[in-house]
Amino acid sequence: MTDTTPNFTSERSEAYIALGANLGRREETLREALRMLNEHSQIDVVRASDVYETDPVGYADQPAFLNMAAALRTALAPHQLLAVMQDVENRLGRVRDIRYGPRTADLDLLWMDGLSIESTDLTLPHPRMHERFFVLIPLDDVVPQDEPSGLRKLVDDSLIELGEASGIVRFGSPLFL
Ligand SMILES: Nc1ncnc2c1ncn2[C@@H]1O[C@H](COP(=O)(O)OP(=O)(O)OP(=O)(O)O)[C@@H](O)[C@H]1O
Ligand SMILES: Nc1nc2c(c(=O)[nH]1)N=C(CO)CN2
Repeated sequence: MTDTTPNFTSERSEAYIALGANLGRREETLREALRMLNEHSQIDVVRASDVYETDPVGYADQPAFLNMAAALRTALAPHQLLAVMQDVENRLGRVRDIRYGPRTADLDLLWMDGLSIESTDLTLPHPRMHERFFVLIPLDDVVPQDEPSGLRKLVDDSLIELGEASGIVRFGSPLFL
């Protein structure tokens, strides 16, 4: 498959993803998702955040989530990476029904080398990442101070903008690496 994104180069990229689970064996699901991604010949999971337990946002009548973030190195183009992530969600039993509702596994692509993409099935940077503690706090664990494409500044500025964190507690150590 060739990627038609105009600003994408085929060198290895650093991609940042968010993972969430609020049904079934939540920790096991997150660990399995990272394992499946890392098993792909063109994806390396290079850093994983702590795991956080978070109150549901958007649709309140559902169990608490476990959320985490990870940094990947990949030679895949953005749409290819998204397709792999959706395949992982499906293999872990994700059924798409209620928007913002319960899910076995939810993988969002947040950021890829600062690329800006707006297509029908992929928006980068992820349009809601800057307003979500359940994304920003795990992401803060895995974005280096010298991250070159602007993500460090986005995380820092968004966390300052949002103020005191609520609805999120540290649940455990990284599940991977
Ligand atoms: N950056 C992105 N990461 C993941 N999916 C994306 C992204 N941009 C657009 N999408 C599209 O969003 C669609 C819906 O995704 P999903 O069901 O995971 O949304 P959601 O988790 O309910 O809400 P949210 O996107 O706010 O987290 C997917 O089919 C995918 O094509
Ligand atoms: N706490 C929390 N709330 C959510 C989450 C999530 O991962 N964590 N995902 C959602 C759909 O993207 C909607 N609400």
